[in-house]
Amino acid sequence: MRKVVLVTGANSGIGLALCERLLAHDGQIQLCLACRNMQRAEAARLALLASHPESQVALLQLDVGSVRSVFQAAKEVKLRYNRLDYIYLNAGIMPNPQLDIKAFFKGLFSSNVINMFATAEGILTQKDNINSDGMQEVFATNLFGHYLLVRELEPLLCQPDSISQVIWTSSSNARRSAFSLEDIQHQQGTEPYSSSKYASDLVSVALNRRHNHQGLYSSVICPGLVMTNMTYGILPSFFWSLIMPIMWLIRIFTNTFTLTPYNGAEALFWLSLQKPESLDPLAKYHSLTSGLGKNYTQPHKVSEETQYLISSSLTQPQQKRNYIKLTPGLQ
Ligand SMILES: NC(=O)C1=CN([C@@H]2O[C@H](COP(=O)(O)OP(=O)(O)OC[C@H]3O[C@@H](n4cnc5c(N)ncnc54)[C@H](OP(=O)(O)O)[C@@H]3O)[C@@H](O)[C@H]2O)C=CC1
Ligand SMILES: CC(C)CCC[C@@H](C)[C@H]1CC[C@H]2C3=CC[C@H]4[C@H](C)C(=O)CC[C@]4(C)[C@H]3CC[C@]12C
Repeated sequence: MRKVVLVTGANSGIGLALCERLLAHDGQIQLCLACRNMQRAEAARLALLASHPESQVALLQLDVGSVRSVFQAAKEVKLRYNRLDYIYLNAGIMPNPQLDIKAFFKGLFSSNVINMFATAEGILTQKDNINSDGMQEVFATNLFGHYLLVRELEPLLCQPDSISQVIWTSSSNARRSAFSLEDIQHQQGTEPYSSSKYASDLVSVALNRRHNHQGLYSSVICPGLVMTNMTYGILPSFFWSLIMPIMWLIRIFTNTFTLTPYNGAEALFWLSLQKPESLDPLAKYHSLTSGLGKNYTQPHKVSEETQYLISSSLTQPQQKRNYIKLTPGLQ
């Protein structure tokens, strides 16, 4: 049977590289590129068909940052397919990133330098926007739209006698300290990206608790530092090209500088080959690239503090209400 795979944010960067890798491995899959811009989506489809002319690549209009668009797209998916084997929740944004140069140089000469390069802890903030649904844009795009999509597609993902995988592109920038259950949209802070990725890690665990018995398994990955439109928004592309030799050097020490979208997609691709029952629901799977350019995937257990938060809070009714109290239109 042809597996059905849906990828959000599939028209560029890590999402597009993942599609390329999935088709190279199995040309029989039914691939659905879920993108907000249909011109960019069509360009991606043509590029994929150029290297895999026999493959089945469909397009789906989806703006994950819009509640209406998510409902419409989910309706369309339910009309087109009667099963969904993999759903990659990969679309993501980091608007108006600000690099704290002073903190960066301070970190460079501290014992925390490797961690700083791997996670950007303490050196990166963003300025968020309000979207047309009246929600914080980063939360709505990186987390909430994807969560709604999974909820809407439950009938396809939880088919009797079949297994499905939900795979989130999270980040090692996800940090407990950036996230608050009292402010899940991160209206108050300056690290909405970190907060949204941490929230996706939590939601993934919650999805496993709720749906494993129905054959739905959720995992999170970190692609490492990858040169894409997102990172070109932090520093211009010519600057990244200029410092590329330094980046290769740093890769010897961290392995998290995967740098190319192909390498960054490693953990996403690797997960598609695993038996989901054998995966650790409390792990984040990292794409890593060694100094010699070898790709591999490594699980990192979530922190004890996170495990505590999951077991003490996520299942309590008060927190459940917080998820519903998002926006007046959704109550
Ligand atoms: N690059 C990196 O170093 C890292 C990236 N990540 C994560 O990887 C994922 C992919 O990002 P990456 O490939 O780097 O960057 P890109 O900017 O290349 O890709 C992001 C993709 O998401 C899409 N997207 C953004 N907003 C929406 C929306 N509202 N609805 C639908 N699609 C949308 C973009 O579409 P469009 O072309 O229309 O903008 C694009 O296809 C993100 O979740 C990011 O957080 C995680 C860790 C590190
Ligand atoms: C000499 C150079 C290496 C200087 C570059 C400094 C910074 C611009 C970058 C250093 C660490 C980078 C990041 C780390 C983690 C990424 C994370 C996993 C993610 O999800 C998005 C991108 C990162 C935050 C990335 C961004 C650039 C750095 C801060």
